[in-house]
Amino acid sequence: MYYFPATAGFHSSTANLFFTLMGLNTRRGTIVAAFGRHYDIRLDDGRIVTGFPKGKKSPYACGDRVEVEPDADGRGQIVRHVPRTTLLYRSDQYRQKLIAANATQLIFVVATEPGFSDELLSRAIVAAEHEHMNVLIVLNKCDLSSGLAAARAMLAPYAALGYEVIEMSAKSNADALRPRLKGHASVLVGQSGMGKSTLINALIPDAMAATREISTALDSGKHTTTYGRLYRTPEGDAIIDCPGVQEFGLAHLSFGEIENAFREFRQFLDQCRFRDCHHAAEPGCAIKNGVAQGTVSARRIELFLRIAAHCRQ
Ligand SMILES: Nc1nc2c(ncn2[C@@H]2O[C@H](COP(=O)(O)OP(=O)(O)OP(=O)(O)O)[C@@H](O)[C@H]2O)c(=O)[nH]1
Ligand SMILES: [Zn+2]
Repeated sequence: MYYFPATAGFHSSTANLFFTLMGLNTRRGTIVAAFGRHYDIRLDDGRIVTGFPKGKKSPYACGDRVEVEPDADGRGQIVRHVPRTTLLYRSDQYRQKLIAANATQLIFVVATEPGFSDELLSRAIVAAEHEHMNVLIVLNKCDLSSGLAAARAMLAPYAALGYEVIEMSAKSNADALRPRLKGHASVLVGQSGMGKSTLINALIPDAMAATREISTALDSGKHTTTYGRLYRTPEGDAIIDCPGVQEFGLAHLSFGEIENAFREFRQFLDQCRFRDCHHAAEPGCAIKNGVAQGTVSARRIELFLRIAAHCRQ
Protein backbone atom coordinates (compact mmCIF):
# COMPACT_ATOMS: atom_id res chain seq x y z
CA MET A 1 0.00 0.00 0.00
CA TYR A 2 1.43 3.39 -0.99
CA TYR A 3 0.72 6.30 1.27
CA PHE A 4 1.08 9.98 0.47
CA PRO A 5 1.10 12.11 3.61
CA ALA A 6 -0.64 15.43 2.99
CA THR A 7 2.47 17.16 4.24
CA ALA A 8 4.74 15.54 1.74
CA GLY A 9 4.65 18.68 -0.33
CA PHE A 10 3.56 16.98 -3.53
CA HIS A 11 1.33 18.80 -5.93
CA SER A 12 -1.74 16.72 -6.69
CA SER A 13 -0.52 16.48 -10.28
CA THR A 14 2.82 15.13 -9.06
CA ALA A 15 1.01 12.59 -6.93
CA ASN A 16 -1.15 11.72 -9.90
CA LEU A 17 1.91 11.17 -12.06
CA PHE A 18 3.41 8.95 -9.38
CA PHE A 19 0.22 6.89 -9.16
CA THR A 20 0.10 6.63 -12.93
CA LEU A 21 3.71 5.45 -13.13
CA MET A 22 3.01 2.85 -10.47
CA GLY A 23 -0.12 1.72 -12.31
CA LEU A 24 -2.17 2.62 -9.23
CA ASN A 25 -4.39 5.01 -11.15
CA THR A 26 -5.72 2.32 -13.43
CA ARG A 27 -9.46 1.76 -13.14
CA ARG A 28 -11.63 -0.78 -14.83
CA GLY A 29 -14.92 0.16 -16.43
CA THR A 30 -17.46 -0.42 -19.18
CA ILE A 31 -17.90 1.73 -22.25
CA VAL A 32 -21.42 3.17 -21.95
CA ALA A 33 -21.33 5.59 -24.88
CA ALA A 34 -19.25 5.35 -28.03
CA PHE A 35 -18.74 8.65 -29.83
CA GLY A 36 -16.26 7.54 -32.47
CA ARG A 37 -13.00 9.07 -31.29
CA HIS A 38 -13.83 9.04 -27.59
CA TYR A 39 -15.92 7.09 -25.17
CA ASP A 40 -17.79 7.50 -21.93
CA ILE A 41 -16.73 4.85 -19.49
CA ARG A 42 -18.64 3.95 -16.36
CA LEU A 43 -15.96 2.92 -13.90
CA ASP A 44 -16.74 0.04 -11.61
CA ASP A 45 -16.94 2.57 -8.74
CA GLY A 46 -19.80 4.35 -10.57
CA ARG A 47 -17.97 7.41 -11.86
CA ILE A 48 -18.23 8.30 -15.53
CA VAL A 49 -15.06 9.42 -17.26
CA THR A 50 -14.32 10.28 -20.86
CA GLY A 51 -11.73 7.93 -22.28
CA PHE A 52 -9.50 8.28 -25.28
CA PRO A 53 -7.84 5.42 -27.13
CA LYS A 54 -4.13 5.32 -27.71
CA GLY A 55 -3.20 6.08 -31.29
CA LYS A 56 -5.50 6.97 -34.12
CA LYS A 57 -7.86 4.02 -34.12
CA SER A 58 -11.28 3.81 -32.46
CA PRO A 59 -11.34 0.12 -31.70
CA TYR A 60 -14.01 0.01 -28.99
CA ALA A 61 -17.76 -0.45 -28.87
CA CYS A 62 -20.44 0.04 -26.26
CA GLY A 63 -20.19 -2.80 -23.79
CA ASP A 64 -16.43 -3.13 -24.05
CA ARG A 65 -14.52 -3.55 -20.80
CA VAL A 66 -11.41 -1.41 -20.57
CA GLU A 67 -8.87 -0.08 -18.15
CA VAL A 68 -8.38 3.64 -18.03
CA GLU A 69 -6.16 6.08 -16.17
CA PRO A 70 -8.47 8.92 -15.19
CA ASP A 71 -7.15 12.36 -14.34
CA ALA A 72 -8.70 14.84 -11.93
CA ASP A 73 -10.87 16.29 -14.73
CA GLY A 74 -12.62 13.02 -15.45
CA ARG A 75 -10.72 12.28 -18.62
CA GLY A 76 -8.18 9.63 -19.26
CA GLN A 77 -6.38 7.36 -21.63
CA ILE A 78 -7.60 3.85 -22.23
CA VAL A 79 -4.62 1.65 -21.42
CA ARG A 80 -5.99 -1.85 -21.75
CA HIS A 81 -8.77 -3.68 -23.52
CA VAL A 82 -10.24 -6.62 -21.63
CA PRO A 83 -10.87 -9.46 -24.12
CA ARG A 84 -14.46 -9.57 -25.41
CA THR A 85 -16.80 -12.51 -25.40
CA THR A 86 -18.78 -11.27 -28.43
CA LEU A 87 -18.66 -8.45 -30.95
CA LEU A 88 -21.65 -7.52 -33.06
CA TYR A 89 -20.57 -5.49 -36.06
CA ARG A 90 -21.21 -4.80 -39.69
CA SER A 91 -18.74 -4.15 -42.45
CA ASP A 92 -18.34 -3.36 -46.11
CA GLN A 93 -15.15 -3.89 -48.07
CA TYR A 94 -13.63 -0.69 -46.67
CA ARG A 95 -14.53 -0.49 -43.03
CA GLN A 96 -16.18 -1.96 -40.01
CA LYS A 97 -18.91 -0.44 -37.87
CA LEU A 98 -18.84 -1.79 -34.36
CA ILE A 99 -22.28 -2.09 -32.79
CA ALA A 100 -21.89 -3.75 -29.40
CA ALA A 101 -19.35 -5.73 -27.42
CA ASN A 102 -20.02 -8.51 -24.91
CA ALA A 103 -23.73 -8.61 -25.78
CA THR A 104 -25.36 -12.01 -25.37
CA GLN A 105 -28.64 -11.22 -27.08
CA LEU A 106 -29.73 -9.39 -30.22
CA ILE A 107 -33.16 -7.78 -30.03
CA PHE A 108 -34.17 -6.81 -33.53
CA VAL A 109 -36.99 -4.27 -33.51
CA VAL A 110 -39.47 -4.03 -36.39
CA ALA A 111 -42.90 -2.41 -36.54
CA THR A 112 -46.23 -2.72 -38.24
CA GLU A 113 -45.40 0.57 -39.93
CA PRO A 114 -43.36 1.96 -41.56
CA GLY A 115 -42.45 -1.17 -43.52
CA PHE A 116 -39.27 -3.00 -42.60
CA SER A 117 -36.67 -4.95 -44.52
CA ASP A 118 -36.53 -8.69 -43.90
CA GLU A 119 -33.11 -8.65 -45.58
CA LEU A 120 -31.82 -6.36 -42.85
CA LEU A 121 -33.37 -8.68 -40.28
CA SER A 122 -31.70 -11.76 -41.79
CA ARG A 123 -28.38 -9.96 -42.01
CA ALA A 124 -28.48 -8.93 -38.36
CA ILE A 125 -29.41 -12.49 -37.41
CA VAL A 126 -26.44 -13.83 -39.39
CA ALA A 127 -24.10 -11.50 -37.49
CA ALA A 128 -25.65 -12.56 -34.17
CA GLU A 129 -25.64 -16.30 -34.98
CA HIS A 130 -21.99 -16.02 -35.93
CA GLU A 131 -21.29 -14.69 -32.43
CA HIS A 132 -23.51 -17.37 -30.82
CA MET A 133 -25.87 -14.72 -29.49
CA ASN A 134 -29.50 -15.33 -28.66
CA VAL A 135 -31.95 -13.63 -31.03
CA LEU A 136 -35.31 -12.06 -30.20
CA ILE A 137 -37.56 -10.18 -32.59
CA VAL A 138 -39.81 -7.42 -31.32
CA LEU A 139 -42.81 -6.53 -33.47
CA ASN A 140 -43.72 -3.07 -32.22
CA LYS A 141 -46.71 -0.79 -32.84
CA CYS A 142 -49.19 -3.66 -32.74
CA ASP A 143 -51.85 -1.07 -31.86
CA LEU A 144 -51.72 0.00 -35.55
CA SER A 145 -53.77 -2.83 -36.94
CA SER A 146 -53.58 -1.99 -40.64
CA GLY A 147 -50.01 -3.29 -41.04
CA LEU A 148 -50.24 -6.09 -38.49
CA ALA A 149 -51.15 -9.02 -40.75
CA ALA A 150 -48.46 -8.18 -43.31
CA ALA A 151 -45.80 -7.81 -40.61
CA ARG A 152 -46.77 -11.12 -39.02
CA ALA A 153 -46.59 -12.84 -42.42
CA MET A 154 -43.13 -11.41 -43.01
CA LEU A 155 -41.96 -12.70 -39.63
CA ALA A 156 -43.59 -16.13 -39.93
CA PRO A 157 -40.50 -17.84 -41.43
CA TYR A 158 -38.42 -16.56 -38.50
CA ALA A 159 -40.90 -17.75 -35.91
CA ALA A 160 -40.89 -21.14 -37.67
CA LEU A 161 -37.12 -21.26 -37.23
CA GLY A 162 -37.52 -20.83 -33.50
CA TYR A 163 -36.74 -17.11 -33.27
CA GLU A 164 -39.12 -15.76 -30.73
CA VAL A 165 -41.32 -12.88 -31.87
CA ILE A 166 -42.67 -10.63 -29.14
CA GLU A 167 -45.57 -8.43 -30.13
CA MET A 168 -46.08 -5.15 -28.29
CA SER A 169 -46.93 -1.48 -28.34
CA ALA A 170 -43.95 0.11 -26.70
CA LYS A 171 -45.82 3.38 -26.57
CA SER A 172 -48.21 2.01 -23.98
CA ASN A 173 -46.33 -0.90 -22.41
CA ALA A 174 -43.05 -2.71 -22.91
CA ASP A 175 -43.35 -5.12 -20.00
CA ALA A 176 -43.54 -8.19 -22.26
CA LEU A 177 -39.85 -7.71 -22.96
CA ARG A 178 -38.74 -7.28 -19.38
CA PRO A 179 -38.36 -10.96 -18.41
CA ARG A 180 -36.43 -11.60 -21.62
CA LEU A 181 -33.70 -9.17 -20.60
CA LYS A 182 -32.92 -11.05 -17.42
CA GLY A 183 -29.40 -12.44 -17.31
CA HIS A 184 -28.59 -11.04 -20.73
CA ALA A 185 -26.65 -8.11 -22.07
CA SER A 186 -28.98 -7.16 -24.92
CA VAL A 187 -28.41 -4.99 -27.96
CA LEU A 188 -31.32 -3.29 -29.70
CA VAL A 189 -30.99 -3.04 -33.47
CA GLY A 190 -33.54 -1.80 -35.99
CA GLN A 191 -34.29 0.61 -38.75
CA SER A 192 -35.02 4.18 -37.85
CA GLY A 193 -38.59 4.86 -36.79
CA MET A 194 -39.40 1.38 -35.48
CA GLY A 195 -39.69 2.71 -31.91
CA LYS A 196 -36.35 1.80 -30.34
CA SER A 197 -36.13 5.05 -28.37
CA THR A 198 -39.71 4.62 -27.21
CA LEU A 199 -38.84 1.09 -26.11
CA ILE A 200 -35.74 2.21 -24.21
CA ASN A 201 -37.69 4.92 -22.43
CA ALA A 202 -40.34 2.41 -21.42
CA LEU A 203 -37.78 -0.09 -20.12
CA ILE A 204 -35.38 2.31 -18.44
CA PRO A 205 -37.24 4.78 -16.26
CA ASP A 206 -34.27 7.14 -16.05
CA ALA A 207 -33.04 6.75 -19.62
CA MET A 208 -33.46 10.43 -20.31
CA ALA A 209 -31.60 11.27 -17.12
CA ALA A 210 -28.84 8.79 -17.97
CA THR A 211 -28.50 10.38 -21.37
CA ARG A 212 -28.26 13.79 -19.75
CA GLU A 213 -25.63 12.54 -17.33
CA ILE A 214 -23.54 11.20 -20.17
CA SER A 215 -23.99 14.37 -22.17
CA THR A 216 -22.96 16.46 -19.18
CA ALA A 217 -19.87 14.35 -18.62
CA LEU A 218 -19.09 14.93 -22.26
CA ASP A 219 -19.95 18.58 -21.95
CA SER A 220 -21.72 18.42 -25.27
CA GLY A 221 -25.31 18.94 -24.14
CA LYS A 222 -26.43 16.79 -27.06
CA HIS A 223 -29.10 14.14 -26.73
CA THR A 224 -28.80 12.56 -30.12
CA THR A 225 -29.40 8.96 -31.05
CA THR A 226 -26.42 8.95 -33.36
CA TYR A 227 -24.24 7.09 -30.87
CA GLY A 228 -24.37 3.76 -29.15
CA ARG A 229 -25.41 3.84 -25.49
CA LEU A 230 -25.46 1.26 -22.75
CA TYR A 231 -28.19 1.43 -20.10
CA ARG A 232 -28.99 -0.67 -17.08
CA THR A 233 -32.51 -1.87 -16.42
CA PRO A 234 -33.85 -1.49 -12.85
CA GLU A 235 -33.01 -5.21 -12.51
CA GLY A 236 -29.39 -4.47 -13.41
CA ASP A 237 -29.25 -6.00 -16.88
CA ALA A 238 -27.38 -4.22 -19.65
CA ILE A 239 -29.17 -3.00 -22.74
CA ILE A 240 -27.36 -1.29 -25.59
CA ASP A 241 -29.19 1.08 -27.90
CA CYS A 242 -27.54 2.01 -31.16
CA PRO A 243 -28.40 4.31 -34.05
CA GLY A 244 -30.98 3.08 -36.56
CA VAL A 245 -29.41 0.93 -39.27
CA GLN A 246 -30.12 1.29 -42.98
CA GLU A 247 -27.79 -1.45 -44.12
CA PHE A 248 -25.98 -4.35 -42.53
CA GLY A 249 -22.90 -5.35 -44.53
CA LEU A 250 -21.34 -8.72 -43.73
CA ALA A 251 -18.17 -8.45 -45.78
CA HIS A 252 -16.18 -9.88 -42.85
CA LEU A 253 -17.89 -13.28 -43.08
CA SER A 254 -16.88 -16.11 -45.39
CA PHE A 255 -19.30 -18.19 -47.47
CA GLY A 256 -19.11 -21.03 -44.95
CA GLU A 257 -19.72 -18.71 -42.02
CA ILE A 258 -22.82 -17.27 -43.67
CA GLU A 259 -24.08 -20.76 -44.53
CA ASN A 260 -23.73 -21.80 -40.91
CA ALA A 261 -25.47 -18.69 -39.67
CA PHE A 262 -28.63 -19.72 -41.56
CA ARG A 263 -29.65 -22.13 -38.86
CA GLU A 264 -32.09 -24.14 -41.00
CA PHE A 265 -29.33 -24.88 -43.53
CA ARG A 266 -27.03 -26.61 -41.08
CA GLN A 267 -28.72 -29.99 -41.26
CA PHE A 268 -28.36 -30.03 -45.07
CA LEU A 269 -24.81 -28.78 -45.48
CA ASP A 270 -23.16 -32.16 -45.91
CA GLN A 271 -25.93 -33.51 -48.13
CA CYS A 272 -25.50 -31.47 -51.32
CA ARG A 273 -24.15 -33.51 -54.26
CA PHE A 274 -21.15 -31.19 -54.60
CA ARG A 275 -19.06 -30.50 -51.56
CA ASP A 276 -18.53 -26.90 -52.64
CA CYS A 277 -22.19 -26.39 -53.57
CA HIS A 278 -23.21 -22.73 -53.61
CA HIS A 279 -26.89 -23.64 -53.35
CA ALA A 280 -27.56 -21.64 -56.51
CA ALA A 281 -27.95 -23.59 -59.76
CA GLU A 282 -26.15 -26.83 -58.89
CA PRO A 283 -28.01 -30.12 -59.33
CA GLY A 284 -28.55 -32.22 -56.23
CA CYS A 285 -28.56 -29.27 -53.82
CA ALA A 286 -30.04 -30.40 -50.53
CA ILE A 287 -31.14 -26.90 -49.56
CA LYS A 288 -32.95 -26.37 -52.85
CA ASN A 289 -34.58 -29.74 -52.30
CA GLY A 290 -35.62 -28.46 -48.89
CA VAL A 291 -37.34 -25.53 -50.59
CA ALA A 292 -39.13 -27.91 -52.96
CA GLN A 293 -40.30 -29.98 -50.01
CA GLY A 294 -41.36 -26.94 -48.00
CA THR A 295 -38.83 -27.40 -45.18
CA VAL A 296 -36.77 -24.36 -46.22
CA SER A 297 -38.36 -20.98 -46.96
CA ALA A 298 -37.86 -19.80 -50.55
CA ARG A 299 -37.42 -16.27 -49.29
CA ARG A 300 -34.62 -17.29 -46.94
CA ILE A 301 -32.56 -18.94 -49.68
CA GLU A 302 -33.12 -15.88 -51.83
CA LEU A 303 -31.76 -13.72 -49.02
CA PHE A 304 -28.91 -16.16 -48.45
CA LEU A 305 -27.80 -15.95 -52.10
CA ARG A 306 -27.92 -12.18 -51.93
CA ILE A 307 -25.89 -12.00 -48.73
CA ALA A 308 -23.35 -14.66 -49.80
CA ALA A 309 -22.74 -12.85 -53.10
CA HIS A 310 -20.62 -10.33 -51.20
CA CYS A 311 -18.88 -12.62 -48.75
CA ARG A 312 -15.23 -12.56 -47.76
CA GLN A 313 -13.13 -14.40 -50.33
N1 LIG B 1 -48.66 3.75 -32.60
C1 LIG B 1 -47.48 3.54 -32.05
N2 LIG B 1 -46.47 4.39 -32.29
C2 LIG B 1 -45.28 4.15 -31.72
C3 LIG B 1 -45.07 3.05 -30.86
N3 LIG B 1 -43.78 3.07 -30.46
C4 LIG B 1 -43.21 4.15 -31.04
N4 LIG B 1 -44.12 4.81 -31.80
C5 LIG B 1 -43.92 6.04 -32.58
O1 LIG B 1 -43.05 5.78 -33.67
C6 LIG B 1 -42.23 6.91 -33.94
C7 LIG B 1 -40.77 6.50 -33.92
O2 LIG B 1 -40.45 6.10 -32.61
P1 LIG B 1 -38.96 6.23 -32.02
O3 LIG B 1 -38.98 5.61 -30.68
O4 LIG B 1 -38.47 7.62 -32.13
O5 LIG B 1 -38.21 5.34 -33.08
P2 LIG B 1 -36.67 4.95 -33.19
O6 LIG B 1 -36.63 3.56 -33.69
O7 LIG B 1 -35.96 5.25 -31.94
O8 LIG B 1 -36.20 5.91 -34.32
P3 LIG B 1 -34.77 6.65 -34.46
O9 LIG B 1 -34.61 7.52 -33.24
O10 LIG B 1 -34.96 7.44 -35.73
O11 LIG B 1 -33.74 5.57 -34.56
C8 LIG B 1 -42.57 7.95 -32.87
O12 LIG B 1 -43.48 8.87 -33.43
C9 LIG B 1 -43.22 7.12 -31.78
O13 LIG B 1 -44.13 7.85 -31.03
C10 LIG B 1 -46.17 2.17 -30.60
O14 LIG B 1 -46.10 1.19 -29.86
N5 LIG B 1 -47.34 2.47 -31.23
ZN1 LIG C 1 -26.40 -26.96 -52.08
